[in-house]
Amino acid sequence: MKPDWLNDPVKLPDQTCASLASARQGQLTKPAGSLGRLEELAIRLSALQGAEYPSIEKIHITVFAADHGVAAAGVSAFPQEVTVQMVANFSAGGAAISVLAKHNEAHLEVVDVGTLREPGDLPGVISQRAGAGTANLQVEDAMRVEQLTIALNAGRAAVLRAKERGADLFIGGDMGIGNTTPAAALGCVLLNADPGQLAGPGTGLDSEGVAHKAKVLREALSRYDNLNNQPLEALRCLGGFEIAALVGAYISCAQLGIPALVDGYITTAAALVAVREQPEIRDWLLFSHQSAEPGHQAMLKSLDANPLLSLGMRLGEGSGAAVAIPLLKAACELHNNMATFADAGVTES
Ligand SMILES: Cc1cc2ncn([C@H]3O[C@H](COP(=O)(O)O)[C@@H](O)[C@H]3O)c2cc1C
Ligand SMILES: O=C(O)c1cccnc1
Repeated sequence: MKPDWLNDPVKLPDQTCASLASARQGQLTKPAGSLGRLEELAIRLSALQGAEYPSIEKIHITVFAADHGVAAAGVSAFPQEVTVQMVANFSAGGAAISVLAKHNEAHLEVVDVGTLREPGDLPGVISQRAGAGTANLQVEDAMRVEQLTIALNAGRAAVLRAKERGADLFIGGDMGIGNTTPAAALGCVLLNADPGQLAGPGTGLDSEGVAHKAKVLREALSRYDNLNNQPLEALRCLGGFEIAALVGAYISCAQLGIPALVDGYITTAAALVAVREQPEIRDWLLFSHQSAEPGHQAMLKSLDANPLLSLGMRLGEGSGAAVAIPLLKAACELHNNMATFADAGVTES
């Protein structure tokens, strides 16, 4: 049932590089610890990249797009056709992530993992489709085993392309109207949480809409027992194709040795599934921002994640992660280019 590569070993962060980087931080011309989390970031990137001098130069962003049967249950403020329209917008360069990728000189690709799109090529869109949208998880399993496999493989393929391009950072994004509902469903199962805790407004539901979404989630969850310790089965029953692709991507990043910068609510749900499936991958995940979606906090807490930013963003697409790129770059630049006390002839404490 599982693709073979899922059981490949996860790469271990390089502790020698981490020690060298930590020692260097202690010698730079600043009071120890004064660059705060930027110091930790540089040391972590050193360990993950296996380099005393880490770099964030080649960034690979993949947005995974898919449709969701549960959109028929009225769980989004937007109509389902927006997914396909946004795929065209990514392609045309007009989406938030298109602008941020260009601004950060990152490579952006879009993978259609199963939208309702008519066949036909769009420039820059890769098709690796598991179907024309998932089934409606309110009333049946979201996907079949074969579809889960295709979607996980789509995530792996993206990371293999990133590796081939020599990427030093991977960012996964999501696009799929209705996808805060499967993300919440996975959170509820894996955190043993009530839908009332994890259902939120998504694209802009009012309080009545959020209550309806929680009801849809309760109905879905009532069909299953014991999914809590079966993360991939939970993903099959309650997930989405783009979420499954993100799970495959995060696990692959850890196996192939590329740090992954996680975005918001939907990507964190995927990270949660991935970490429950293979706990050792946690080291490879950096968390960029705290989404305005209220349930995000509970998922972050369970992953022991303390994201870098909190800007009230709630877009997805990888946009929050892209906004955090300059912080990672700053951490590396400072680490690599500041003078040491000895170099600059500055007296140490
Ligand atoms: C124009 C537009 C662009 C987006 N880009 C990302 N999302 C985000 O919003 C959707 C999830 O929210 P919900 O579950 O409420 O539908 C996903 O497509 C997600 O990627 C967008 C949503 C819209 C409307
Ligand atoms: O934080 C996110 O990823 C998010 C929140 C709401 C809607 N779409 C995405």
